[in-house]
Amino acid sequence: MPTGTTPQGGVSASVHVPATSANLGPGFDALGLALAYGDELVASVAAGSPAGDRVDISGAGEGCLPTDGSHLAVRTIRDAWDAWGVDHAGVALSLHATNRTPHGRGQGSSAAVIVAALTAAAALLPEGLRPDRDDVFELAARIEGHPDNVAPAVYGGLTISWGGEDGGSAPAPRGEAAEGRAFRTAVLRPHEELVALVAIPDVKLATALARGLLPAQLPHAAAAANSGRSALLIHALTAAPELLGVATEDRLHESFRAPAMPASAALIGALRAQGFAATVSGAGPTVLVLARAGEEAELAKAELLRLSQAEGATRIGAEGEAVNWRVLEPGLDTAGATVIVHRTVG
Ligand SMILES: Nc1ncnc2c1ncn2[C@@H]1O[C@H](COP(=O)(O)OP(=O)(O)OP(=O)(O)O)[C@@H](O)[C@H]1O
Ligand SMILES: N[C@@H](CCO)C(=O)O
Repeated sequence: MPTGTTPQGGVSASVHVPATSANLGPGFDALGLALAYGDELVASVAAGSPAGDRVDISGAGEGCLPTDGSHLAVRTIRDAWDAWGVDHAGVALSLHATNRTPHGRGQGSSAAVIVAALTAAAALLPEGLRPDRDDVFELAARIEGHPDNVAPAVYGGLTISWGGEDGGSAPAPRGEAAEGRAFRTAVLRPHEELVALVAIPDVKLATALARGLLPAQLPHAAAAANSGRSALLIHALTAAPELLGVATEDRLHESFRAPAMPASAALIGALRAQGFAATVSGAGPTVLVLARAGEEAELAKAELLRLSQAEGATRIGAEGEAVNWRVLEPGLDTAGATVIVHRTVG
C-alpha cells in the first residue's frame, strides 16, 4: 500500500455476507457450507476521528451490542487498515448493520461480521489498491482463529480449509508460492439436490465455551473412523447424497459438547434414529439436517418440526430452561461475500 493511502470519502460500501454452517459432522474446523441468508453491512467514512465512529444496528444484537468504536466491525475495519498500512486517523466510520444470522447459535455470526468488516475495509480504499478476497479470507481466518466458517462466508459454496502445523504457513498447492498464508481453502459446488434445514433454539452457546469441552487427545481408532467419514462426506455432499447419514457421523466433538446442549443432542439423536443426516451446526446449539431434495427433505422437515415442538427432552436446555425452536430451509449460497461501492450524493 503506498504511504499515505487513506479510506475514500464520498462512497459507501454495501456488503452482504452469508450465514454458514461449519463441521457438517466429522469435518471439524475444516468443512463449511454457505447458507442463502445472512447479514448486510453498509460502511462509509467522513472527515473526523475514531471518537466519531457510530454503528446503527437492526436485527440480532440490536439494543445489546455496542454502537461506538468498540463494536467488533469497527475494531476489525481499523485493525485491517493498520495491517494494510492505511492512514485512517483522520476519518470517522459510519456503519449500518442488518443482522439476520443469530448470534452464538452455530451459524457463523462472528465469522460473518469479521468478513463483512474486512470486505468493507477493502472496498473503502481507492480502486486498484483494494486487498482481494484471498486477503480477506486470510486475515478473517487469523482473527477468527479457525477458517471453517470464514471460508464459505467469503467464497460461498462448500469449502474445505486447512492451515499449517502449529500455526505455521498452510502447505500451498504444487507450483504455487507458499506466500506465508496461514490458511487456505478449496471451494466445491454442493450436489444440486442437497437441501439444508436448520432448527435454531432460542438459547445461545458461546463457541469459546464449546471449544473448552473438547478433549486434548482421542483414541487412534476414533481419529481413524473420523477421517474416513469426513472423506466420505465430501463424496456425499458433491456426488452421492444417499450417503449423507453415514458420512455425517462424528467422533471428534459432538459427544463431548452434548452436555452443554442437551436439547440439541436429543433432537439429533431422534432424527438420526430415523436415518436422517442430523448434526450440530458449528459449535451449536443449532441443529443442521442435510437431505436430498424431494421426499427425503419433506420427511426430514416434517420430523424436525414435529420433534422440535414435542414435549420432553428437546424442550430442556443446558440450564434447565425451556427451549423454543425456529425451523428454516435457507437454501444454499454459492456467491459468498459480495460488495457494491456506491458514490454518495449530497
Ligand atoms: N453482527 C455482529 N456484530 C457484532 N458482534 C457480533 C456479530 N455477530 C457476532 N458477534 C459477536 O460474536 C459472538 C458470537 O460468536 P460465537 O463464535 O460465540 O458464535 P457464532 O459465530 O454465532 O457461532 P459458530 O462460531 O459456532 O458458528 C456474539 O455474542 C457477539 O459478541
Ligand atoms: N469448528 C468450529 C466451528 C464454530 O466456530 C467449532 O466447532 O468449534
